[in-house]
Amino acid sequence: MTESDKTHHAADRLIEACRSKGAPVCVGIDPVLNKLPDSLGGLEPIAAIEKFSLEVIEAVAEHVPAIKPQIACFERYGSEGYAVYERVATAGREAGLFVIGDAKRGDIGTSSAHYASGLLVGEEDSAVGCDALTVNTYLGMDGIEPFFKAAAATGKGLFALVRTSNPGGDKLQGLRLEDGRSVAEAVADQVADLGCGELGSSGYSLLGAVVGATKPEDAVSLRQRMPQQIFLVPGFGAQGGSADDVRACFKPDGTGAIITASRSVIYAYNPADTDWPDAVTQAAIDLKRQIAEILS
Ligand SMILES: O=C(O)c1cc(=O)[nH]c(=O)n1[C@@H]1O[C@H](COP(=O)(O)O)[C@@H](O)[C@H]1O
Repeated sequence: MTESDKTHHAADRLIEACRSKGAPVCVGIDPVLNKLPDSLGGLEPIAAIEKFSLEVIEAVAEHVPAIKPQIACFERYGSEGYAVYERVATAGREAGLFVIGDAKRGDIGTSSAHYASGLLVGEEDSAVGCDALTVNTYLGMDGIEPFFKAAAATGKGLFALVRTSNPGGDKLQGLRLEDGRSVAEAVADQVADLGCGELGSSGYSLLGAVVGATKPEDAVSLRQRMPQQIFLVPGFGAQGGSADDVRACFKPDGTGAIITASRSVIYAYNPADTDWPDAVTQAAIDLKRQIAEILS
């Protein structure tokens, strides 16, 4: 992590990156062995996962502002997998990308502090290589505060789960409270409260919110409740979310959200193709075009 990263607010860095690349989009790095191109077939599984992830970064770096490595896809291979996750995240930052570590951690406060040290800050500031981390709010805000303090001290960002893209989230996050709010709206209010102390010059907080592209009916109310949160919007493409569905996640000036897609971009090739990175590049450009169109 450079000195300038520490002093430069994460939300401002993300907004600048989106502006300079021409659209607020993110490519999720979710490498899965049986979906990799045939040309990587001769390698050991974890070596294939690393090569694939690094080639995806190379294929998209010129076109998109951000990537989101999904830690589960690496951690399932144990310590070697974790080391690959670190190298992939670092390669993303070295390619000039804003790297969102997708780890969805959250625990009682004391344990969250350990997660924050390891995944967000890095022991001895060795840095795990990410600019922001996804965190799980559903243990309550005291589970998020240690991440928030660590992020504020190191110029990093967070995206807190508010309204997730999966169907099962409806039965919990959609429940109505006595005061008429949904559970997701109550969580949104708490995220907005916690985040309001750490704003960048863009007016956005280092604490952003995850709002699924598959829940367009909730986006209007959540956008109003969290005016200072950048929304990280998964569920686009493979899970059915469309460009129209994510429109309400943005503010009228076109800021306030970043749309992320994994499978629809990184597996956009025919496995037999040796020039598969070209198809990944093309899919990233297409994602960018779709989002730029709704914002124009
Ligand atoms: O935090 C996330 O990124 C996330 C939150 C959520 O509500 N839904 C969701 O799909 N995700 C992640 O976003 C990625 C979606 O992948 P695709 O469906 O292939 O685009 C996966 O890595 C998920 O773990």
